[in-house]
Amino acid sequence: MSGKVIEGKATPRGKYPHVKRVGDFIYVSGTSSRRPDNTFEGVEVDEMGTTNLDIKKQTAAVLENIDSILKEEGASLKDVVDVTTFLVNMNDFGGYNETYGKFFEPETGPTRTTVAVHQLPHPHLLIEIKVIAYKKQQYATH
Ligand SMILES: N/C(=C\C=C\C(=O)O)C(=O)O
Repeated sequence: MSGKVIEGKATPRGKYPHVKRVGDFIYVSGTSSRRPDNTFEGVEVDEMGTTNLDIKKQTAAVLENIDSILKEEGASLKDVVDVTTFLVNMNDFGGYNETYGKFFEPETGPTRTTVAVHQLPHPHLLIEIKVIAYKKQQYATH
């Protein structure tokens, strides 16, 4: 079993890897729209402190972040078999669901569970997603 902390991605906020491969299964830790510089996609704060949080932008950024993490294991969103989504507010379900539908189709896409949680690890976060993917491990041949 190998866990990877990937250089150039938003640094994990604790002692866990971005991704862990167990045979042909790939587990991705809960991922947000956080960028490598610790700013967030889908967050705007003006000079008065007025904050605009955009669930569609955050959802797209989370899924793109997950895709780029999976690439480290030779996989992509196409290989995801199960999704767990954490929303801070179920009123965001519609926007989340609409954006999600641009990435996955019911026949070919993963199973999914969506729940609301009290908080995520930053007050600007509306969504965090964790996934499990299945992609046969490639072995080097000599
Ligand atoms: N996965 C966790 C946090 C992720 C935060 C982020 O990507 O911004 C965790 O603490 O378990």
